[in-house]
Amino acid sequence: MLDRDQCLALDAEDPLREFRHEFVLPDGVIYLVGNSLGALPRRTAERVRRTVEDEWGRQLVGGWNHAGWYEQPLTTGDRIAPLIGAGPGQVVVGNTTSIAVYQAVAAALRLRPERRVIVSDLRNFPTDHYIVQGLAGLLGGYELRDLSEGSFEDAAVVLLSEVDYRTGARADVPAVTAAAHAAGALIVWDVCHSVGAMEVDVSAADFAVGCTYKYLNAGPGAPAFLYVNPRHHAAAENVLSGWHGHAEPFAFEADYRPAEGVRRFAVSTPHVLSFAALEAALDVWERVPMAQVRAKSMALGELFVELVGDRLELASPADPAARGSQISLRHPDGYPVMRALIDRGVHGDFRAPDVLRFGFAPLYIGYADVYDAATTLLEVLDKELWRDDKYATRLAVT
Ligand SMILES: Cc1ncc(COP(=O)(O)O)c(C=O)c1O
Ligand SMILES: Nc1c(O)cccc1C(=O)C[C@H](N)C(=O)O
Repeated sequence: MLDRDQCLALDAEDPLREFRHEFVLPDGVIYLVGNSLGALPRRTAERVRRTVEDEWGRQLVGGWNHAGWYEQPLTTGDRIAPLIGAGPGQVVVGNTTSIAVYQAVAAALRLRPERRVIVSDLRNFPTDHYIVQGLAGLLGGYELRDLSEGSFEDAAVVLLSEVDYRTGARADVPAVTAAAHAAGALIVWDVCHSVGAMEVDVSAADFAVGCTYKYLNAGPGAPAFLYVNPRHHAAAENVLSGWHGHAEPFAFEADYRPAEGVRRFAVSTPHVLSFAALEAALDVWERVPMAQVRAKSMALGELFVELVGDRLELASPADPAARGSQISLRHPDGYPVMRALIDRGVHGDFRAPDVLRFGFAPLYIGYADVYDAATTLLEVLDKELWRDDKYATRLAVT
């Protein structure tokens, strides 16, 4: 087992160590929630200021043309594409992941009109499943089948996450994609918990969706992305047929006519100020070797698991290759345990009913941070520091 000095030595030789300076984090905080809301990149404030003051302030409405706002859903999509194994002209940015799920699943259903089964995963982040329930209710006549039933037979579409938000378990994307296709289904991957944490490749999938505010560090409310495989560009329909997906939005025609390519999946006015923060984050990602991110992420996770030992039940897979970039542990009083930990500067989060989540974002988390986090957790448990009434009250957002 490594001691703290050995962890500091690993930090000193870490090939990603310089990236820590790209982020602003409060002193005394070990931030292990980058799997929910990534940390603030150091250059984001200046980038957002530029968009507000120089673009909006000076160019006013001209910003749509001259500052590139109108094209941003596609130009930013091209910057995200390499992070998910996609090519140029295959990713559109905007809206939220929930909305992108709606668009992708609805488009897939229209591409498989003869089929009436939607396979989803009840363990998936609930919004994905809620969206499918709403869509199936609207359309009528669809069977929702849970992944646990183990069958893709007759499925029109399969909607899954690459990394499970609660346990961090990682799906075998190539194998599951091939199985869905062998059954004649289309597949939509949600890569919210894998993009920016590892090399992602959705190029064999039909659609993929993801958010940019977790490992990609684009900030609260940052726009989501939607990948559409080029083999579907001509036939796939965007049921949210807003004007920005129209072939000629500024012709102001009476009827909807879809644009060519992935642009047809744009919906409406892009959130320009949020795009500015996303662009600043992508400026960092363009310099990041993702293989090193994955290697460090697995090493950090392993270190944490070793340090915590068998003190708590591991909810994540034991094999580091079968996990994303988080470690989940179970404790029946997980909520007050996490509150006590946060009070001591170690920020993780809690997922009902009993899961403590710790996300390891390798660009700004080091080995000594992991050592300190695990040591603090053991102290909170050993001294039962969580048994304090002030940790019992539930906050609105856990
Ligand atoms: C796997 C997954 N999908 C979807 C979402 C929801 O995204 P949004 O609220 O941005 O639509 C989240 C997180 O909030 C998530 O973890
Ligand atoms: N999107 C969030 C939000 O709007 C509020 C609070 C948390 C979030 C999150 O992203 C949580 C995250 N998807 C999770 O895995 O739990």
